[in-house]
Amino acid sequence: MNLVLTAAEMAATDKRTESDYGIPLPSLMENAGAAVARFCLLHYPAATHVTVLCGKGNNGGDGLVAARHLALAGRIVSVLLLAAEESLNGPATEVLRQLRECNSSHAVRIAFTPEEESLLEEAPALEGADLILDAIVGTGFKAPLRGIATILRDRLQDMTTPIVAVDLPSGWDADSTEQTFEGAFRADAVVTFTAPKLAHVFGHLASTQTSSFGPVVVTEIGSPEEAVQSAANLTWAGAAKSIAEAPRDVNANKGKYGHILLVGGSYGTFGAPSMSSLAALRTGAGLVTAAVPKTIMNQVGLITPELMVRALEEESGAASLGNLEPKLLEALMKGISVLAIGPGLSTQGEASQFARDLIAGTTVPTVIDADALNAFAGKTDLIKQAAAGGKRILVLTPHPGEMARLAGLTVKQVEADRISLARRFATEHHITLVLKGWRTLIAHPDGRIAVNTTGNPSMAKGGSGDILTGIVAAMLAQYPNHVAEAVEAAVLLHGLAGDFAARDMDEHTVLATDTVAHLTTAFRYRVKDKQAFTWLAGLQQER
Ligand SMILES: NC(=O)C1=CN([C@@H]2O[C@H](COP(=O)(O)OP(=O)(O)OC[C@H]3O[C@@H](n4cnc5c(N)ncnc54)[C@H](O)[C@@H]3O)[C@@H](O)[C@H]2O)[C@@H](O)CC1
Ligand SMILES: [K+]
Repeated sequence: MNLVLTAAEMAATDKRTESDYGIPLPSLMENAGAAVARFCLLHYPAATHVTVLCGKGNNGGDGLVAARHLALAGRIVSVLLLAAEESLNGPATEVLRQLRECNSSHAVRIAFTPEEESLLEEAPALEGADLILDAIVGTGFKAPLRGIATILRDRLQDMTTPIVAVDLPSGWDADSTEQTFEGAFRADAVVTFTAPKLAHVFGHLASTQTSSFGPVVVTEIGSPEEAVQSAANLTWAGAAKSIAEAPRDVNANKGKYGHILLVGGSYGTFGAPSMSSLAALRTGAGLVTAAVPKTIMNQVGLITPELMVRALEEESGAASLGNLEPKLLEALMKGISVLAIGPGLSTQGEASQFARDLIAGTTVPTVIDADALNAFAGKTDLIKQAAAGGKRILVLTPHPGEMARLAGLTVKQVEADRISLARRFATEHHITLVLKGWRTLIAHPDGRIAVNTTGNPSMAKGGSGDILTGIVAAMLAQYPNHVAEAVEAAVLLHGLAGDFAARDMDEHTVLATDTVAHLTTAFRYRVKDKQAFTWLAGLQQER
């Protein structure tokens, strides 16, 4: 299960873990601190001097446990407690005692720095650190950041020492769906526990290292899966990738992996259907046919010889209603298992009517994108009709502008509450909605909703959406009985491929087709790595 929790739900989960399963808080704290230390040893093996910044709550307690494990592993550890000793809460006091015990045989220095003066005296602990742990405040944070923590935050802002945040970068509101957190600590990686909070999936790390790929890892600390509950039932798209990790049948033939008909293109717009088709082929579809207006057929065919092309009758440079004449329609749809429609289709001439009627006149699973979405602007009752109460699989992939047109809203209204809007639209129309943007949402017809955590600004370019359409269609073609996982995996893979492209190239230079070229790496990347850390962001930062 991949639930995303609020801070209150996390606290309830911890309580349930204690009351229903007999696992007490100190044991969770021990596991949390140990997990943070393991992460540091694994990913920062050369960091000999580690400075741990602790608050007086349980987040600070996690930091003190991590400090003990790091010291036991031979690191030279400095602990700065941003509070007077007597103000520490119960669990933190107990783990401080344990830390002191190990201090006799290992290199641990503990300093109390409740005010600016004492903090300044500890400047060497900050300046000499190879790695800093931020355990000042976690889910107990109430904005804005106050007191001595703000001085420390400003100091660290100007330094380049890597920072690992314990649970949350101090100053992040766990329940926020905002992208950035004004006034929070910088962090290069986050280690959180049991389940990500909303801030982990929607927030963006502020790092002095390369910005986009700072990982958030989720570690198990002993709460049974049944103890983790959430009213909103929001998940993150990571688990879905497992379907794409399974090997293909040894005795498979191309028929097993579907035949996609990609309908789109218009005079002057041959790139969009070409890119969708290429992405569909690269994602593993058995066969792909692009059906495009006659005049651009030869250009589309050039994208790759594996692609089959079919001419559509046209009017004003775009597909015409003539294509729906029964014999032509029958020939067009023969053997097709997935329809993908929209990229480059245009809204010229009869194109919109053609898209609506083609979707209404067929029954195969269909991906609706771009101008085929625009064809339903203000006419979403026709989408609902086509979905036939969910008997027909329809996947819509709008960006916020297309979503706004579809739903008769402004882009601002769409952005205001994406989760509720996506969920409502999907359930009301019995369709799967992929609402693109920063942290693309995948809303399923049964009310479940997932957030994708891969992707980066290099993908904010023409062609990205066309490629996603091809990937979604190909996953549907290969996994027709696992629609929800197929769509979530498609979105995740698309973002991952973009993340790898940006890592190998540069956010400026990546083209949409470079994302296709990085699909291999995306397929091979294991979301659950060998060290039992589950990565939420696509990539670990390369150092
Ligand atoms: N509840 C549980 O069972 C577990 C909790 N764990 C840890 O406990 C944390 C939550 O612990 P708590 O509820 O004690 O809360 P925190 O430790 O997150 O926060 C409380 C501390 O932060 C300070 N603080 C709050 N708002 C502040 C602000 N605006 N500016 C400066 N300082 C501020 C408070 O004075 C207090 O010292 C989690 O983030 C996690 O790290 C883990 O130990 C695992 C188990
Ligand atoms: K923290």
